[in-house]
Amino acid sequence: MSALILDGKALAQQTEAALLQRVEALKEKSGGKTPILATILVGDDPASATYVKMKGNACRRVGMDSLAVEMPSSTTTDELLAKIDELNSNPDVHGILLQHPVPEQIDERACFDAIALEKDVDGVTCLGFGRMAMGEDAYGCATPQGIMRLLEAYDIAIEGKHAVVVGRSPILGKPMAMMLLQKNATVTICHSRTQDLPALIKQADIIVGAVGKPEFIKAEWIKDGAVVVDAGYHPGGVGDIELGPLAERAAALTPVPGGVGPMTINTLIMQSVESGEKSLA
Ligand SMILES: Nc1nc2c(c(=O)[nH]1)N[C@@H](CN(C=O)c1ccc(C(=O)N[C@@H](CCC(=O)O)C(=O)O)cc1)CN2
Repeated sequence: MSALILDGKALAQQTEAALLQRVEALKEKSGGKTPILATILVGDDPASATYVKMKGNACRRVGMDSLAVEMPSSTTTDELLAKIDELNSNPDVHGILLQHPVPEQIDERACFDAIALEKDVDGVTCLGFGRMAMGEDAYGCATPQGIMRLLEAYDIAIEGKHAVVVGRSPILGKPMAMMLLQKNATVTICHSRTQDLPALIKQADIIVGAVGKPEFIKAEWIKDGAVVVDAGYHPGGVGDIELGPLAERAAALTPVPGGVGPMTINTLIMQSVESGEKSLA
């Protein structure tokens, strides 16, 4: 068996073509106005700078504008909260992205939660998470929402399946588990204190690697015919899962690169367009 490749890069490119048309239509309706995503980068982490740049580029590809806010490594929580407040009050800004991680002196949770719900297009607030988990309207957290969109585009069955999520971070593992639960999967969340991880992973019909450690999840722990989703990206182009041997054994898998990563950015942009549509149309 050869695994179906869940091609996030291709899906993101297709979606961008449709988003470009939506932004054009919006401009016509609103007298030339375009959705604007404000991106906030605090500090000088090179990987974060690259991701923020990729997000700005994706905005331009769909005809949107971005407002790049850069703040020094010495920024305090109060300074960042003041900036978020300013962007919340700016009617020209439709979405706010605070790039994670922020420098350690900053209370990241307080800053995420300061983002107005209607501008939380990255889906990082507790309020948005709670609403999503209850099945209410909210923008989904970008990476897990991107994964759900990818699974849906490839008609991957979720209902009744046993999904094992390895990782419980606020912007990946936890919302991923809730989204799968919303689609009626039976969900197991594993983490650093989980006992006998290989045995739990062996039970997975759908396995999501969201642990942040290169190839931490071994191919031999995964059963034949599983759907394998790798949300990791590490230097050398590897993810959280040892994907190589699974190309012949999995039912489907997300490649690294070109799987989950492009869907993260695409989801942020799609939700920014939606937010623009809500306030400009
Ligand atoms: N506020 C947020 N911070 C962070 C998020 C997030 O969703 N919101 N996610 C990650 C990093 N990230 C986006 O910010 C991200 C990581 C990787 C990719 C990606 O497309 N990777 C490519 C390969 C890299 C490349 O081509 O250079 C791939 O997988 O194909 C996109 C977004 C942490 N912070």
